[in-house]
Amino acid sequence: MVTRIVKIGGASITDKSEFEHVKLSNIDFIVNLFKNNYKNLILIHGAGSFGHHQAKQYKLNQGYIDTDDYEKCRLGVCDTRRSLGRLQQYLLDAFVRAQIPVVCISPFNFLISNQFELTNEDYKYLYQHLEIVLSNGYVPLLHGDVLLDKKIHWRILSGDDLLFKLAEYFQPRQCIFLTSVPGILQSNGNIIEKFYIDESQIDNYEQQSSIIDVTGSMHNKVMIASNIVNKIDTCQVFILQGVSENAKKLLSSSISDDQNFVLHGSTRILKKH
Ligand SMILES: Nc1ncnc2c1ncn2[C@@H]1O[C@H](COP(=O)(O)OP(=O)(O)OP(=O)(O)O)[C@@H](O)[C@H]1O
Ligand SMILES: C=C(C)CCOP(=O)(O)O
Repeated sequence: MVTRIVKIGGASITDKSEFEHVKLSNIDFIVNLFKNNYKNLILIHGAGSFGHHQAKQYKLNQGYIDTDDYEKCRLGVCDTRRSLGRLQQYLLDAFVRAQIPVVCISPFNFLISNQFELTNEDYKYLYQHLEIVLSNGYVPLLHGDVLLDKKIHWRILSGDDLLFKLAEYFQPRQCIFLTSVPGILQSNGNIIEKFYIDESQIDNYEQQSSIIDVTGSMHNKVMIASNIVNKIDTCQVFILQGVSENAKKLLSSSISDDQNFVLHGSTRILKKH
C-alpha cells in the first residue's frame, strides 16, 4: 500500500546553524515535488534548527540525568516540541496551499519507550493509525520527536530512525532522504553515487561541521539507509538534496525496475556484491 517514504530533512528546509531559521522557498520547492505524486506516500520531517538546539541545551537525547533540574528539563521537552510544531506549521501551510491532503501525526502521541527501547508491539498503534489515515487518502506527515520514556523520562526519536521502522512495516519500494547536500560526500567533496554498504567504512563518512544536531547527522543517516537496504531487498534507498533537479526527477518519475538505477549527482545505497 505504501510506495514511497520520504524524509524531508531538517537541513533541507532550515538553516541548522541558526535558531529557528526556516527556509520558506525551500519548503515551497519541496512541497511542489509531491504536487502530482502523493498517492501511497508517507512523509517524515526532521527538526533542523527547530528542535536540535533545545534538545542539545537540555541534553534530551540522554534521557533525564539525576543531576539536572527536572522541571527545567521537562520544560525543555515542551519547548522542543513547541519548536517542532512551528516548523510543522510552515510545512502544513505549504502542503494545504498546494492542495495536497497532508495531516500531521506526532510520534509523541503513540510511542512510549522503556529505557530508550521501542518494540514492534510499541509501534502497533501507530502502524494501525497510519493504515487508516492512508486508506482514507491522506498523506501522513510524521516527524522526529521527543518521546516519553518509562524509566528515563524522555528520549529523542530521530526522523531517520522512524523512517526505518515504517519501512520495515510498510515495505515501500523507495525510501528517500532529502537533505541539504547532494548525497554522501567524500572528504575531497566528491559525491559517492553508488554507496556500497560496508559497515567498517560507515565511520569514515561524518565530516566535521558546526551544525547543531543531536541525532548523529550524516553518520546516522548512512547507518539507517544501509539497514533499510539490508533488511528490505526490494527497496531502493537514496540520499539527495531536497532542493534539486534530481529530487524533481526522482519524485516525478515512476519507480525504475532497474535494480542498479542511479541518479547522477546523488547517492544510492546498494548492497555489496
Ligand atoms: N560525508 C558527508 N557527506 C555529506 N554530508 C555530510 C557528511 N558529513 C557530515 N555531513 C553533514 O550532514 C548534514 C546532513 O545531515 P543532517 O542530519 O543534518 O540532515 P537532515 O536529515 O537534513 O537534518 P535533520 O536531522 O535536522 O532532519 C549535511 O548538511 C552535512 O553538513
Ligand atoms: C526533537 C528532535 C531533535 C528530533 C530530531 O529528529 P531529526 O531531525 O529527524 O534527527
